[in-house]
Amino acid sequence: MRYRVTGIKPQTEAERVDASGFDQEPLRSFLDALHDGVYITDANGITVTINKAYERITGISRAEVVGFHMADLVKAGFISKSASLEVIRERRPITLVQTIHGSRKIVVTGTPMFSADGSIAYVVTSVRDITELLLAKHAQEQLEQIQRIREAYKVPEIKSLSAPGVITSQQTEPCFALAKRVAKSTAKILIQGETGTGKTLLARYIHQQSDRMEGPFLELNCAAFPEGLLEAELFGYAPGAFTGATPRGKQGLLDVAHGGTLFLDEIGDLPLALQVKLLKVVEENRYLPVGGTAFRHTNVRLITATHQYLNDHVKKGSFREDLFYRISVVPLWLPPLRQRRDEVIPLLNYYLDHFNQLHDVNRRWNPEALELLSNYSWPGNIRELINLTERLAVTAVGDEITTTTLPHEIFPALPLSLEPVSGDLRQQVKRFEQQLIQQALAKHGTTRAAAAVLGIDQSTLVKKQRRWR
Ligand SMILES: Nc1ncnc2c1ncn2[C@@H]1O[C@H](COP(=O)(O)OP(=O)(O)OP(=O)(O)O)[C@@H](O)[C@H]1O
Repeated sequence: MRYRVTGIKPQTEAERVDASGFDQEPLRSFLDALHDGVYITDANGITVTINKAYERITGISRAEVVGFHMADLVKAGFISKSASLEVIRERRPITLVQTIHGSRKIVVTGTPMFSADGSIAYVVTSVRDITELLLAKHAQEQLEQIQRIREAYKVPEIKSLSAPGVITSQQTEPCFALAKRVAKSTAKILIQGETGTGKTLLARYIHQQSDRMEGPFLELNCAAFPEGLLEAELFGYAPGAFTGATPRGKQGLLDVAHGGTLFLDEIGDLPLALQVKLLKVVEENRYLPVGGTAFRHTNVRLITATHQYLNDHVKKGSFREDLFYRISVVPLWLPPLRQRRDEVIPLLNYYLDHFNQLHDVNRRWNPEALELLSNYSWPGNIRELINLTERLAVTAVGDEITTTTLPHEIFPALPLSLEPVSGDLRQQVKRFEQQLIQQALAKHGTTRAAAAVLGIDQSTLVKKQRRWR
């Protein structure tokens, strides 16, 4: 006998069969017909029987367990923990996830069967193998993640810098001029600037000015993904590199961007382990895909960007000094919008035209509103300006965007006073109503919220808005 039975005299399989009746027909056939595994012990935790599905799922045979105590089977390493013993201890159904043979995962639910006197007669445990299910789920999650990243790459092709929409000023012209001069070289460029200052736009401009303009321009935000996923996206992976990997492996962006430009945004967030791999790319134009054994060559122009002070990261040791110097051969700096005052009004006009077309409206800036906006600090830079312009274009009442339309959270000092109105009573009432609605919209953002505050139906408010156009 291979196991010592804990405090209970071991019984032979024949003895247990006689005592329980579980192995007599037709019960035996019923149990064997089940797809899920079944494991039955008596009240002491001694195995009474198992069915064929249990043998199939676990690879454990009847002869190895029937007549033996669960505690000894756990000790011998057949299973990681015993649901039956817990059921006996707790006198209630118990569900566990067990590991068998170190890798297969099974869900085990043990249920007590009580005798007429309330004592436990047997514990019946059902067993379901979830290994395949977990693998399928893992593979599905990986695929979904990769799909999401691919979607994120689908950035619209940029307008050329010669298009009237790209606004520059004395503060940014030198930066664009330098970018143009170095675009045709292979020198590595690091673009620095606050978020929303136009770093991505500048990187695209460099790509368009370079000999690679016919090749792809791909962008990856290093702050947006966990390390493992970032590595897989950047360097790709070899077939079967990890559970759930596609059988043919996957190309990394360093491959996909072949002949073009790879723009790595938020490079300061690149984990140290990946910095080492990137250094090899920068120095030797080669890299090892995840799980790969052979180096791959790459032909991409690397442009990096950050809104952080990388020098500080180098001092703290969170960014490699050698990589920093390699990627910042030509550093470019985009000043924040508050230091580019000359650009604010042209940007406001350009984007208002754009949203007028997009939303089929005909708004125009009132000079006072324009004045306030051009003196605003724009902490979110051009992106904030674009968002606010769109908001005002869609929420304004009437064609003119006035100071009363400007959001209170941005301009809290603005009095919510009403403008003086003139004309006959009907005209004055109409204009007064218009101003009240305009204020409510500016303050509450949506027609639904503004209508609720004014105590009118949303449809009534929208109808009034239409009449003013
Ligand atoms: N000079 C410009 N003229 C007109 N639009 C601009 C200009 N610069 C940037 N934009 C627009 O402003 C928005 C933000 O620019 P962009 O995405 O390039 O900023 P960013 O610095 O890369 O931001 P982040 O750091 O958040 O990635 C974009 O819609 C871009 O087209």
